[in-house]
Amino acid sequence: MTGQLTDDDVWGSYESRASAGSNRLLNATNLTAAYGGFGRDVVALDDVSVHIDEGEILGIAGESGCGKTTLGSVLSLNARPPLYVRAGAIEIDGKVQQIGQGHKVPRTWRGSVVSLLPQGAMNSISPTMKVSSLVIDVMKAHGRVARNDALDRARDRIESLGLPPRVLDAYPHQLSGGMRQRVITIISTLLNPRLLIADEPTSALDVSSQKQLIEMLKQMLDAKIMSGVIFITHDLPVLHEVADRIAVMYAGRIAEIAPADDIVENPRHPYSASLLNAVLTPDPQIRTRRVFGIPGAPPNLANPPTGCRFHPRCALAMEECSAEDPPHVGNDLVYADCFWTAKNPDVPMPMDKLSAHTNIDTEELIATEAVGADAAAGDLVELGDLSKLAPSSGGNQDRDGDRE
Ligand SMILES: Nc1ncnc2c1ncn2[C@@H]1O[C@H](COP(=O)(O)OP(=O)(O)OP(=O)(O)O)[C@@H](O)[C@H]1O
Repeated sequence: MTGQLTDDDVWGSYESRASAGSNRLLNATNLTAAYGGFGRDVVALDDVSVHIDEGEILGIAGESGCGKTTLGSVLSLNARPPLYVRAGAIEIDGKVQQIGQGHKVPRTWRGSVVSLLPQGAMNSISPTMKVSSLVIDVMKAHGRVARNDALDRARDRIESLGLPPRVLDAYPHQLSGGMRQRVITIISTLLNPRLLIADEPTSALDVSSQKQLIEMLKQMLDAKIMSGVIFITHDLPVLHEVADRIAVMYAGRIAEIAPADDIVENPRHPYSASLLNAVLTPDPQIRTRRVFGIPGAPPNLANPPTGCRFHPRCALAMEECSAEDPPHVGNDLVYADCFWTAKNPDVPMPMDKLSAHTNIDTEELIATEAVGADAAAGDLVELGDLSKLAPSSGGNQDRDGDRE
């Protein structure tokens, strides 16, 4: 990305996959949730709002502990003690559900309106249970469904997505990891939920299985099996491949949301830019490039910093960043919460300054791992077009140069 950006380049140009005339699928507003019972509550979600249009895949990224899984649990109405939702509302198809304290959540929403594919789901299936028994259990949990109807529906769905129907007769250990994850994804959407929340669905998969799962999710969206997906992972290359927009979370809040390409090529929050700077890639053309860690560590959410929560680790922090909450710059679908961005709306993020801020240098690590990376490099680059995730330390112009 070269030259000056206009306001429209930065905030005004986003049209979702459904494009003009699209309908809003989800409005989740002012979600606040905390883990209690340990003395001081850990507020893992602090006044977070998320909006999705029909047909969209929204990726959720961020370091470990920033609140991604908590957001998934709250949005899917699966918050259980010690996690308590303090406030918030979820609106799907115009129906509003208050989910804060004192509000009862209708059981019918879980699974049929919003479905959660939890982290590690594919490894938590009972080894003595055939896939067909799991299908029957899941369908019965959501209403009185005849055994044969449940199996017919699962068989049709499996076939329509190009998987062999015999997987229904298999035990989990008879399926490869990739097949198991695709099967469990199909089962979690048998009720045609409006929104699927998939928490780290690709993390335990090899790259070709990741690609197959991503393609299947897109196929399911096109077939309107569900109308939107929230895809949670810390893996930015995978998110860049799968998501229409990416929300970058930090310390229980959303720092930035933008179209996936924009997050990668023109991040508007120093934290998003720092995350990109920290991506380690085995691409042979760029692995000699320095990779920069983010100095420090995410804060303890029982006692987060005042103002912008990223300010203690931010190379661009100004006086006001520690004193006040940052301004919301943008609109519902595309924004960054940042004082620097508000003051510099047309200026590309100074990647070199962010890189210089840290003394964590992984050059040696890359050199050591380069030999081992050789075998995997081709597949990985093909999957995620990782070169796009490889900002150099020399600013945006150099980043473009790296990709050539
Ligand atoms: N059961 C729990 N009890 C207390 N605190 C918790 C619990 N689960 C999570 N937390 C805290 O809530 C915060 C958010 O955690 P969460 O699991 O949502 O983050 P995450 O971004 O999904 O992390 P990861 O990528 O490691 O899964 C963290 O500070 C974490 O320590």
